[in-house]
Amino acid sequence: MSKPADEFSSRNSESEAEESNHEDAVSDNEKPKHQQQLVPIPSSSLIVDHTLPVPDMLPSLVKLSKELFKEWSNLDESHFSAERVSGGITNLLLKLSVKEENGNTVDVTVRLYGPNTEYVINRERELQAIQYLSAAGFGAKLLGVFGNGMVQSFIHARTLEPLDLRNPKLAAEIAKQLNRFHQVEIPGSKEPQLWNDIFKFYERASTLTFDDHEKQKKYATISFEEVHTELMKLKELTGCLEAPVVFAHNDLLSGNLMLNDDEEKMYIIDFEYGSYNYRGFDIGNHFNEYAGYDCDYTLYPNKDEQYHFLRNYLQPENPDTVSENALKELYVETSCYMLASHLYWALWALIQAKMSPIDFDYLSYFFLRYDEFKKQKETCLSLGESYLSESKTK
Ligand SMILES: Nc1ncnc2c1ncn2[C@@H]1O[C@H](COP(=O)(O)OP(=O)(O)OP(=O)(O)O)[C@@H](O)[C@H]1O
Repeated sequence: MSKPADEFSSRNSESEAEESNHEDAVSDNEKPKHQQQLVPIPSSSLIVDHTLPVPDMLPSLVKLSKELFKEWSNLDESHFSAERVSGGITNLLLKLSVKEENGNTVDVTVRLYGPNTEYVINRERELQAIQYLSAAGFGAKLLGVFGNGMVQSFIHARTLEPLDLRNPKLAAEIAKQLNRFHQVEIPGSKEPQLWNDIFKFYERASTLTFDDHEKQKKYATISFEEVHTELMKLKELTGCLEAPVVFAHNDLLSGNLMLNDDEEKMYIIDFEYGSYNYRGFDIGNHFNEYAGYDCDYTLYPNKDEQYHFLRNYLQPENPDTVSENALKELYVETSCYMLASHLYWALWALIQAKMSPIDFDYLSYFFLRYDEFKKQKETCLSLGESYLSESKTK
């Protein structure tokens, strides 16, 4: 994979930096897709050592900021301060505050990629998408890229909690935003990535060994033959649904939604897993996230809650006019792809169990997701099968 710094040309003028504020990006969204302008992103090959305590990172952060943003190049270190932003488990996210000469303080985030995350995240894909999504007004504005991370605008908003997802007003707004998100066009291949990604995960996840005896024992109880059979069966059934393919977020959990209550503005953030994919996958995956951090799947939205979301997704302006057929079609798609979401994150967790330095019980997470898949599969697969046979007879 080429380094992020190789991907972009340099940009270092003050006027260009001004162009990159969030308001401009939002208004750009009103323009037809082909007229959306991408602003060149400044880049640096600097690497910031993520193992240092935050105060010891400051000198490199200052050097980086001065290299990326010419307007800060004359400020001394006393103008900069950094703190850790809580929440991220994949990357180290910092808030960098810069007191400019005019007395204004500008906040940005500095994201340092977690070690070994390249096994599950395609950074090239992410960087390409982020520019287009950011130009379409989604997420934080991308301000600069460097050897092992990126600088983005700081969003002043609260991060949603799992229980917020089922609040009808917020659910309608998320659905509406997701509809808009799915309309963004990212250049390049439009091939859905779900099965490529899942089988890539499967190849890696099924050939691991753990030094820790207890982990190895637990891992050895997994039948990868069984997992493979399940994957093939689900791939075949979902293939028959001919679900629309869109640019999907693929990880729409509450932590990736921020809300500015005063402005009533919702932000979808963190496009690390974004790719062209089946719309039903993105929605089914989002519904799985109602279960929250404890994976309490009794919290999965009931049919009424799902229909409320789906109506608002299909017709954000006139949710009550959505036809029963369109609703049923998306409901079936979502229910089947929700199963794929369990398999995707189950296999992802096995790779994390081996590769991630983060102290989290990823092996148990595999079982949580795989067990829930097994619990739901009969109901969802027969829903898909009967829908397909009904459609054939019509
Ligand atoms: N641009 C931003 N401005 C302000 N806060 C942010 C911004 N980006 C992320 N955050 C906060 O940091 C949290 C983690 O961010 P993000 O999901 O992007 O990191 P991550 O390392 O990919 O985390 P995870 O692996 O948990 O998804 C978010 O839930 C949000 O609270």
